[in-house]
This record gives sequence, structure tokens and C-alpha cells, in this order.
Amino acid sequence: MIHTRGLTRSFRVGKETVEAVRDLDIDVEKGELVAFLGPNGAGKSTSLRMLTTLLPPSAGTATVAGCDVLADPAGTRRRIGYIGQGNGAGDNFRVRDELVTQGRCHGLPRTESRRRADELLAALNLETLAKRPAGTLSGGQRRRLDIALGLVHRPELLFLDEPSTGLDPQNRANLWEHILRLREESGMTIFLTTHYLDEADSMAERVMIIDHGRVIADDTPERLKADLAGDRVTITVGDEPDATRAAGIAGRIPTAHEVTAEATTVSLRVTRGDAVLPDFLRSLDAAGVKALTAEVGRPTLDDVFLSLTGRSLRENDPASEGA
Ligand SMILES: Nc1ncnc2c1ncn2[C@@H]1O[C@H](COP(=O)(O)OP(=O)(O)OP(=O)(O)O)[C@@H](O)[C@H]1O
Repeated sequence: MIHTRGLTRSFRVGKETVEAVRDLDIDVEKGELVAFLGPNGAGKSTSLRMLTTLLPPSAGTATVAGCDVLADPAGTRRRIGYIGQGNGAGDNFRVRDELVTQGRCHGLPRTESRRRADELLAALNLETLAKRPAGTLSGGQRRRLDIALGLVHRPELLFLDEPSTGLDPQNRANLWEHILRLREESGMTIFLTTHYLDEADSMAERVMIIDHGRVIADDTPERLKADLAGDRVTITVGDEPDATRAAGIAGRIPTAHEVTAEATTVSLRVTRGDAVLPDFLRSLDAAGVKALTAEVGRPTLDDVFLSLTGRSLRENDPASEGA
């Protein structure tokens, strides 16, 4: 459904060249739900804009929904839906009218366009708002209208750029409910960008992490967490000398990494925390080190990013606070 090779985009800013996207090679198959995750400025929107024909690449190729984005931009646009970060509807236009007009723009006959508008109003729970000017809708309602507008022509592939940014947790959950149901009904492929780590983790079947314009990881959230981060085991002991000895013992566990001792707390990452902990505690006991508390923490996608880059995805990123 999406195949890119060496897709690259740079911008000239004064005398400087910003390499927004470098050598992107991605393959997304029909029906997949893929989240493109990365910090501010990583290149997510630029990639999406190239894939949706809004921005020409500086180099490389992209085939989207069977069309070459450069050779056949009109064909690409007919087959995809794109919901960007801004509002898709004009403030003064009524919700249903906007949907009907969008259908007409896509070449639907008048009756079919009205029928499709009503279908989408029902699917996205906007029926009671049909006659309201779009400018009077709440943030969550407005986002649902944007999605309805992007679906008028029944695209096979839907691109969503930060669909839930700015929505409160309840509206985010509601929006996701709609997206997942629409996908189940239509078998649509979905490619989205997000700052929300929890959202990518729970909703996407596949997560691509992008940093400085390059994809640095691409797998299911579960495998990324297990392979690249691992569980965090944390124990506390009675004093600092015991913590130093415990850290030495932890360092000998075969899959242990990121072993740290701070005051009386020792922390390490391992592939299977639950399997490692009993042996670790026995080894401590044998060495005369008494563990006072022991805890196994499951990894997050932020731990994956941290282990790949040494940075947190949350740094300088207000959008991911609380995520
Ligand atoms: N029109 C432009 N002119 C100059 N530089 C640009 C332009 N568009 C994007 N960039 C730069 O390209 C890089 C990637 O930007 P992009 O918007 O793709 O990142 P992003 O991952 O979508 O970020 P965010 O999460 O903040 O939306 C950034 O350094 C950005 O400043």
C-alpha cells in the first residue's frame, strides 16, 4: 500500500540546508495500522506530505495505493484520505453542507453525495450537529468532522497527522473508537503520526520510530519493547555499600544492561524481569545483601526511544505530557 525507496526531502533555509527526511525506505501492506512516532522536528509531517503528494521529494521514489506520487499525483489523491493538523472545514459552513460539497468535489453525483454525507454523520456521531456551522463545534467534534471529510470518497488508505493532539483523554478515546470501528468495517489501511506514546502503543499494530529524518526502529510495539528496552528491575537495599555490591551482582546477569546504583536503589534492564528476579534475589542473599523492596516495571515506547537515542521522546515535548 505504501512503498518508498530513498525518499528524501531537504529545505533551504538561508544558507543552511535542513535534511527533514533522509533515505526513507518503508513498506506498509494493505490493512495495516501503522503509527509514525518521533520527537518534534523528526520529519513525520514532511514524510506524510510527500506521501500525500502535497510536497515533492528532493530524491527517491514513493508508490502509494498503487500510484507513483510523482508520476500520478491525481490518481494517488483519489485513492487516499489525508487529515492534516489544521481544520478541514470552513468555520461558517454547516457541517452537512461541508460533507456534501466535499463529495461533489470528489465527483459524486448530488444524491450520492447527500447519501454519503448522512452515512458519515451517523458513523461519526455528528447527526445532531448536521446544521451547525463548523466553527461552533468543540475540539473533539471538529476532529470527527475532519475525519468524515477525509472519508467522503471511501479511500483505501487514510493518513492522519496527529489526529488526537489537543484533545482531552475522553475525546481521544472517543475519536479512537470511531477510527477503529471505521477501519474494521472498511478494511482501510491507516498510517498516522502521533506524539502520544500510549496511543501508538495501544492502537497501532506496528510502530515506526523516526528521528532526525531516519527510521530507527520498525516493529510491533511489543517486540520493540522486549528487544530494545526490556523490563526494568529495581531493588532497594539497606545502605550504599550494599547497593554497590548489588549492582556488581546485577551486572553478571546475562541480559542485564543500564545497571545503576543511586544511594540505596539499584536498577537494571533485563529481557524478562519476572524470570530474572528470583535468581537475582537468591544471589544477593548468598552474598549477604538484603533486598528491602523489589519491583519489575514493564517498558514503554519512551524506554525504546531512550535506549536507541539516549534521549527521551518526552523532552521538550508538551504534547506528550501525561501520555
Ligand atoms: N517548509 C520548511 N522550510 C524549512 N524547514 C522545514 C520546512 N518544513 C519542515 N522543516 C524542517 O524539517 C524538519 C522536519 O519537520 P517536520 O515538520 O516534518 O517534523 P515533525 O516530525 O512532523 O515535527 P512535529 O512533531 O513538531 O510536527 C524540522 O527541522 C523542520 O524545521
